[in-house]
Amino acid sequence: MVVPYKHEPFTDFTVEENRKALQAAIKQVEADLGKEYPLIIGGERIMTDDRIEVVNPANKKEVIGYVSKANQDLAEKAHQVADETFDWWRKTKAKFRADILFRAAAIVRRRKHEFTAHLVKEGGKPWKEADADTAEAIDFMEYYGRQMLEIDKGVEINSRPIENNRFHYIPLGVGVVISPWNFLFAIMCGTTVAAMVSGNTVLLKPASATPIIAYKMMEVLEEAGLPKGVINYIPGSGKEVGDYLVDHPRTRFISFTGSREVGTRLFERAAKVHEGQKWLKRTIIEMGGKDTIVVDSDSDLELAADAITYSAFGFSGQKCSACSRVIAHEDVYDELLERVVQKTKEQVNYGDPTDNSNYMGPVIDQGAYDKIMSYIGIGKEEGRLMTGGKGDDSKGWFVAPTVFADLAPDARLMQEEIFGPVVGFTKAKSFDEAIKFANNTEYGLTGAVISNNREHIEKAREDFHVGNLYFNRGCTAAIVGYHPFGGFNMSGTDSKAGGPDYLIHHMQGKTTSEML
Ligand SMILES: NC(=O)c1ccc[n+]([C@@H]2O[C@H](COP(=O)([O-])OP(=O)(O)OC[C@H]3O[C@@H](n4cnc5c(N)ncnc54)[C@H](O)[C@@H]3O)[C@@H](O)[C@H]2O)c1
Ligand SMILES: N[C@@H](CCC=O)C(=O)O
Repeated sequence: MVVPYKHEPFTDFTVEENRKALQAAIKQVEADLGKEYPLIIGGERIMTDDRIEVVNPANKKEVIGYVSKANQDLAEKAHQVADETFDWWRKTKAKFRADILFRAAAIVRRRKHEFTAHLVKEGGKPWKEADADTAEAIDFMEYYGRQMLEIDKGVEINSRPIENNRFHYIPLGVGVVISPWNFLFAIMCGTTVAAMVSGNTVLLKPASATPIIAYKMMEVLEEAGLPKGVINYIPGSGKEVGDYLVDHPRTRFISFTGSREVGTRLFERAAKVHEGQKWLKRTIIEMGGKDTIVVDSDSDLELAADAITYSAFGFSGQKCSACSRVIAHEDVYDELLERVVQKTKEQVNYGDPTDNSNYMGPVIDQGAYDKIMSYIGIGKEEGRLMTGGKGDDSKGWFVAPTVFADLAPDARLMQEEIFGPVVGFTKAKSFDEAIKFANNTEYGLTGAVISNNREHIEKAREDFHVGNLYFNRGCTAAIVGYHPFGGFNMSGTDSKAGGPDYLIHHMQGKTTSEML
C-alpha cells in the first residue's frame, strides 16, 4: 500500500537554513556550468557535433551547457528503439512502473535544492517559482504513480450468467512528448512520466531553450530503475525532429504543450494518415491562454490587487495561466487600478533571479523579449501606460512589469497571448458585461472572479467558459491532484494534467467477453 497522495510542500525561504541551502546549491550549479550533454537512445549516450548552446536568460554570456542535437536519422533510430521496447514494456505490471516513479520522486525530493538551483539558472526562475516547479515535478510522479495503480484495478461492467465480461485499459504505443520551456521541469516531467507509467514508450523532445533539466530527469529515472529504451531523450529542432516524429507512421500519440501556433500545426499534421500507418493518432495538445481576472463591484479590492499582481507578474507573466487581462466593474475600476499600479511599483522589482530579493527575473530569450516589447508598443497606442513599458536586453532579457489601463475589450492587447509581464485593464458596466468580455477571446484556459456576491459567483461558475476557474484568488498556481489543469477552445484539448482522467488519454479501453 502506498501512502495517500499529498502535494509537496513549498520551501520557506524566510528560514535561514533553507536560504543557505539554496545559495550553496546555486554555487554548485555555477561550478558545473558549460558541461556537455548527450542524447539518450535505448540507454546509449550519443554525442553529436551539432549542439544546442543553452544560456542563462539573466546573463546571456553564461553558458549553462551544450546539448547534443538529434537529426532525423537519430530520431528514426530512437523511434525504432521505442517501438521494439514497447513490445515487452506494455506487458509490465502497473506496480513495477509506478514504483519507478515513487523512487524517482524520492530521489528528487532528497536533492530538491539542486534541481531548484538549476531551474533558477536554466529557466531564469526566481527562487519561489523554481521551488514550485520542482515541487510540481515531484507531485506529478507521486500522483500519476497512484493513478496508474487505481486504473489497474479495472472498471466494473456487467456480466451475464453465461458470459464473463471484463473491461480494462491498455497502453497505446510509441508516444512523442514535446514540452515547453516555461515549466521546464514540471510539465516536461509530468507529460513524460504520464505516458511512461501508462505503459507506453516515449520519445522526449524538450524545448530547445531548456533541455538540460530533462537530461537530469533521465538520470533520476534511470537511477530509480527505468529500463533502457522506455524513454528516449532526443532534443532537437522542433521543425526538423518534431515534424519527423509527428508524421512518423509508427507514432501512436502526440503529447504536446506549447503555443497555439505550433499546437494547431501539429494537430493538422497528426491528422494526416501516412503510408503504412495502422491507426488514427491520438493527440493531447495543451496550448496558450489569455487569462482574465474579473473584479466585481462588491469585492475585497486588496485581495483583488494582490491576486492580479501575483498572477500577472509571477515568473514574469510567462505562464499559460498568467493574468494578462483585468475586467473590473466601473464602480471599483479606478481604485483597483491605483492599488495594482502601486503594488507593482513597490513590490515587483526585477533582476538576476539568483538574488532572492528580486520578485521577477528575465524573460526566456531574445525572441520572447522582442515579442513582448512589440506588444508594449501596441499597448501604448491602444491604452494608457500606467507603469513599466520598458526593457533592457544588454546583459539578460529583462522587461519591466507593465500595466495598461482603459483598453477596449477587443484591443489586441486584450486578445493575443503576450507571454510576458504585461497586464491590461478594461472597464465593465455590470457583472454580466464583465463575464461577456471575459469570454470574448478564442482561448479558455484559466480565469478568476473576485466577488462577495454569491449569485455572481454562481453565474460565473456556469457562464465563465474556462477550464480552470478560481474564486477570490489569482488565476495561476494549480496544484497537481487538487486543481486538474487544462483549457477550453484554443487553449487545448482540456486533458486535465494532474487530474484523475489524465492517464486515460494515453490508453485505450479493451473489452473481453468469454462464453461460459
Ligand atoms: N496549456 C498548458 O498547459 C500550457 C502550459 C505551459 C505552456 N503553455 C503554452 O506554451 C507556450 C510557451 O511555450 P513555448 O514557447 O515553448 O511554446 P512553443 O510552441 O514555441 O514550443 C513548444 C515545444 O514545441 C516544439 N516545437 C516548435 N516547433 C515545432 C514543430 N514544428 N514541430 C514539433 N515541435 C515543435 C518546441 O521546440 C518546444 O519543445 C505559451 O503559449 C504557453 O501558454 C501551455
Ligand atoms: N499549471 C500552471 C500553469 C502552466 C502553464 O504555464 C498554473 O496553474 O499556473
